[in-house]
Amino acid sequence: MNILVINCGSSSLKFSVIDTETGSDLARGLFDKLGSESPKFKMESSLLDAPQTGNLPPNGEHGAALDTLSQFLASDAVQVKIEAVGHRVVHGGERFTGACLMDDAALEVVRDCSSLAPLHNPANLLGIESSTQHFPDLPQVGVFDTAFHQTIQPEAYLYPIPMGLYREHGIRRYGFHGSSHKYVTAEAARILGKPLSETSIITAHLGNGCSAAAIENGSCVDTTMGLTPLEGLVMGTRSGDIDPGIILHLSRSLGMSIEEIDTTLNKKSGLLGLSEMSNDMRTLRQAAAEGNEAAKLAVTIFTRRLAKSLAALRATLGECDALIFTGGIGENDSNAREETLARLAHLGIEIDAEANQNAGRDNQGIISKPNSPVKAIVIQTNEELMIARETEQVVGNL
Ligand SMILES: Nc1ncnc2c1ncn2[C@@H]1O[C@H](COP(=O)(O)OP(=O)(O)O)[C@@H](O)[C@H]1O
Ligand SMILES: CC(=O)OP(=O)(O)O
Ligand SMILES: [Mg+2]
Repeated sequence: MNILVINCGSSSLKFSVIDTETGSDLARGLFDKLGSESPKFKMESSLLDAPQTGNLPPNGEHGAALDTLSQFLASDAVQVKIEAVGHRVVHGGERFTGACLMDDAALEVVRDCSSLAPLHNPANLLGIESSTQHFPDLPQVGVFDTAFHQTIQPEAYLYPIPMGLYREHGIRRYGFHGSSHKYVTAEAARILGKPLSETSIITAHLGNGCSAAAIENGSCVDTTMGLTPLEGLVMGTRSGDIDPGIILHLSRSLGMSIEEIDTTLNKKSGLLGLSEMSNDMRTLRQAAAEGNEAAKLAVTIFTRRLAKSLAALRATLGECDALIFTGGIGENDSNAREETLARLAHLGIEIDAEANQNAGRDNQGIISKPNSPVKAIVIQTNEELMIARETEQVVGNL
């Protein structure tokens, strides 16, 4: 089946056209800087020699991006019939344990969850609404970041705060990046040569947003993100774990508004806040190599906190077969992997320094020594393929 996968971010739209039979990408692209003076796009397909690039009209948003995308899909560049659209939806609350058709009731739930994922859900909704207008005859399916984490038990998802806040307001830990954690878990089982139901691992998804998860016998038992994608690891612009007292202090003593605190913790913190330079790991590595102390410290805090969280997740598992690195940083930054693993020898992971450096070539492979009791593996994530497969399943059951 040919599925169009759409991942709408607050100012971007990523898409792929995937043939689920072969798992291959027939086309893919990115619309960037949506809503700005000069939104840009780049679209490629297996039938084109070079990518198509260009600008949308000034202030063009997701609707304008979908105009351009639907023309592209109807052109000679893509000669397949799209049969369904799969959307990444970040927050699905407790309602969704799997993918589903985005009917009015499902859209209502996603709208209700918007305040819990303010960087993501409103954009996801825009994408679904525009896509429904552009492709009214195609099934629109939502695949939730939270769904894979719905196997997490109360002992892991409850916060130690008054129970009424969970009962009456659903305040609990949900977890995100589920499509990525799920995809690399299945790949890890394949690489380890074990049935999924006997595979226990820790997965570290390190992209712009970062989260790690503990997987026991193929099911997620714990993760670092919480009610919102702000909890847990240090990220590009998000703080991850901080003393909640800081929020009270910022409000009471520094007089910051809730909006200012939100922007500070979601958009001005993490690697960007610490380095006062960039949220991009590549830029920080370059600066650190040139002797920039703030960049060095930002990266050290990133890997030190990462190792601490991975060790904590290990405590939630009985057996552990492997630690998986994925996402832009996990796949490409061999130094981040080495610095993190240097702190985790006590978990039984012995890094193979050469294999770790070489994994950069194709971003895949085992990077621990052959006799290492617990393996470390780099796996390229493919959230789009996971979304396409789940969309196909939903459409097959209609
Ligand atoms: N070769 C590299 N070395 C270090 N970091 C890298 C490299 N390539 C990409 N990254 C980092 O990966 C992060 C983006 O991850 P990615 O998974 O692409 O993001 P997103 O969450 O937006 O999908 C950025 O911090 C980027 O600097
Ligand atoms: C949930 C989340 O953090 O997603 P992203 O990494 O795409 O920002
Ligand atoms: Mg990502």
